[in-house]
Amino acid sequence: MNEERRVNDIEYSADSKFRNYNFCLDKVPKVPFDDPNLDATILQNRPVIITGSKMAAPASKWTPDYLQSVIGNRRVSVLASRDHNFLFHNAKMVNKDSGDAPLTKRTVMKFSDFLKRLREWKPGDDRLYLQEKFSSCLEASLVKDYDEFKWNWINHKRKVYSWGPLTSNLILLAMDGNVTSCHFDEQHNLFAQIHGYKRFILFPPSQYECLYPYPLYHPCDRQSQVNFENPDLEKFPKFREIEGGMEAILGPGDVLYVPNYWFHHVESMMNGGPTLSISFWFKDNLRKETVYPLKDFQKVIISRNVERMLLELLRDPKEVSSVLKAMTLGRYS
Ligand SMILES: O=C(O)CCC(=O)C(=O)O
Ligand SMILES: [Fe+2]
Repeated sequence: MNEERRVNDIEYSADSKFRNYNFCLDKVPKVPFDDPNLDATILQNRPVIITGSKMAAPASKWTPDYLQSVIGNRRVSVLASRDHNFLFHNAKMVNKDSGDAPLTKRTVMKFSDFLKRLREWKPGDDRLYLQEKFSSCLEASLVKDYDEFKWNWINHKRKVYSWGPLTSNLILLAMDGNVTSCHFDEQHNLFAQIHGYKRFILFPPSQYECLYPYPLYHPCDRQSQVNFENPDLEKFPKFREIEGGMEAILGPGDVLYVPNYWFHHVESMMNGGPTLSISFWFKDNLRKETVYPLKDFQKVIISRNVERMLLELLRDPKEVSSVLKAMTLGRYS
């Protein structure tokens, strides 16, 4: 197929598809933006695909060519991976790690160079994934589109849900077939799909034990250690018991609510051309009254706080396990 056409036209051919994994998934419900049931689902911290909101509609003109004409000379942040898996790796934490070489590297390049590499890409080359905060690609004409997003609707909703203000927007421009490894984020996300198709596989925070996130000090903190394509069940036996998984396939105009602390794995459809998405992150409102029994995500917050405290006090991650065992085994177990 003509690579140039593939990149520009963002077509969806008949053989387009997603990857196969070995677990059962329920469908995330699809709810129109003005449906009265929408708020109840979001207030229960359940994922939902919101249709028809036109929340980020002005970004639909942000095709690769359009972006090239507007931000072609801007330097943007691009992840490069040897294979289709993009495992987020915080370079600032690398010195504290025991030394695994990251498979995903962050680089900075001009947008026009990124696009050139996308168009000239051939099997065997590193795969690329542009991930840049909107604030750093501010360019007058993009800001005009950005200002025309449905901010009244967004702000009204975030007040209904008692979320804090928007903290950031990430622009995600992926090669088809790219996969973002399973992880959780600490904020609520309204994830707007602009071009192409993406599939989310989501698991609730109750599945923390089955997904074995890396330790908190590790550069891959918040990412699951389990490789969905080839899970190591000896090392991660509880992955066999995983349940509560949900699937959402997003097309242009869809917005997915990803609740804070929900695990998500994200795929850009294979052979579908590049995808463009924008995430809108909001902090939870910490002043909300605590209601018992605590929710699963609140227990994840507690365990992360205890883990952080132990790491700070012990100064050696190897000691965490024995201290926790001495504290609980035969006493709380
Ligand atoms: O779209 C992707 O590849 C990852 C998006 C994601 O993890 C997020 O917006 O939180
Ligand atoms: Fe995420």
